[in-house]
Amino acid sequence: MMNSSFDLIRAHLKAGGDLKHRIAASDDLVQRIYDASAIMIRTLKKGKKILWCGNGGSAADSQHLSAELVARLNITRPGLASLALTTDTSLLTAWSNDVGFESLFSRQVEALGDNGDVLMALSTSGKSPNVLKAVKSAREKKITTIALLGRDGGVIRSEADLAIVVPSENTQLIQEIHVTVGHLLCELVETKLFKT
Ligand SMILES: O=C(CO)[C@@H](O)[C@H](O)[C@H](O)[C@H](O)COP(=O)(O)O
Ligand SMILES: [Zn+2]
Repeated sequence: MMNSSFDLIRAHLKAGGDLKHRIAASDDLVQRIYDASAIMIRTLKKGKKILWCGNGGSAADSQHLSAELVARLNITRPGLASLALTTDTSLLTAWSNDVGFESLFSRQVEALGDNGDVLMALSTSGKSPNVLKAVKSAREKKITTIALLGRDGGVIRSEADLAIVVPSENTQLIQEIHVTVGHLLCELVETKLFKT
């Protein structure tokens, strides 16, 4: 049976599959994913932590991926130090209400981040001002920044230490790949640190 909804379903699934194939075929992107995992492993081995931030769907992705590190993915093992800057509603509402949305994440980077930590910055457009400001604050505190981006990578691309830019213009597909990349990063970290 065929109708326009079925066409939409098939087109989205095919576009997601094609995008994954393109990324798998890109030596540059595969290398960047590997490099991001190596930075995270080095950071955690030193007793430092991973911070995550993003807006909307990327806020949810930040929480989801951070939780994989603190809890577990495939192996029962000690918790890893990771914190999503998207979860404290008292802080998020107070700061946005009293001061402004743009400094919401950077304030937390300043308060909670340490020299040697990593900030994972998620933005499909690469343009969200609060994510950009968090990346800039991180750099000032010598926190390494890994950005998961989309489209042309926006302004965040050149501000981050390592940018993984999903080659798509479709926000939902970019987010879906961010979760795929995030899962890969967590799996690489867990495997390298704990699999004997
Ligand atoms: O989940 C979605 C769209 O799929 C939205 O909530 C989306 O995340 C929001 O519009 C964000 O504000 C977009 O921010 P960004 O990815 O451009 O940084
Ligand atoms: Zn969404």
